[in-house]
Amino acid sequence: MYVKICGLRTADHAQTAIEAGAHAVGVVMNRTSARRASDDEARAVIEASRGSADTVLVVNDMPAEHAARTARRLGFDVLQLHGRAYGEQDFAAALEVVPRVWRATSLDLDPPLEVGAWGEEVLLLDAPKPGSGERWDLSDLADRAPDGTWMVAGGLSPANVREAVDAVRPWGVDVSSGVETAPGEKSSELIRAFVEAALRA
Ligand SMILES: O=C(O)c1ccccc1N[C@@H]1O[C@H](COP(=O)(O)O)[C@@H](O)[C@H]1O
Repeated sequence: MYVKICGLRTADHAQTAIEAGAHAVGVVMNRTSARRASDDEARAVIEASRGSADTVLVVNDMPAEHAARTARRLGFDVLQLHGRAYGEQDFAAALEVVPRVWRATSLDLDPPLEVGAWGEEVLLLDAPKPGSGERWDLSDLADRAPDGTWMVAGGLSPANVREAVDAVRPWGVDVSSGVETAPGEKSSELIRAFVEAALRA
């Protein structure tokens, strides 16, 4: 099970996630997030993770090409274009700049459910409100869960990740709110508990 811990802003939390066994760490840089990281915070996470985990820039309100240039400038491994702001042409524009782009979306947008449909390496299916900690009805994926490198997100936590994995058998899981004590306040204890539960699932 591939495990991503998202919304990190410190080297300590990145190291905690990686030592617990996470495969990816995410940094959110869109304007409106409680987890918005500065360039220096992003660099600290990237430096702490280099060679040990995929570093993922997450945006949902930045033009795709600008986001891709930001990912390249700061040294991220992956760009995650998240949500309704991005269409197929945005993915093409981003892929001109960076080689690895993930497509994060939700079923209410009626997205294509084939991994790679817009050139992405990974498809991430999330709740309609990204980063809200809200769950969604995974049974909506009955008979149409994707194949291949796809992840589930949206209201996951140490307590429910196993149930989510059992329900839809994703390739990976992604969490932000479920490893926080308040919006934007990551907990090392919850990060460890989530990674351990996900790896056991
Ligand atoms: O976390 C955010 O603030 C955020 C903002 C904009 C786009 C995506 C964001 N986070 C993504 O949301 C899901 C998980 O959220 P949660 O666990 O329900 O809080 C994950 O894919 C994050 O990358």
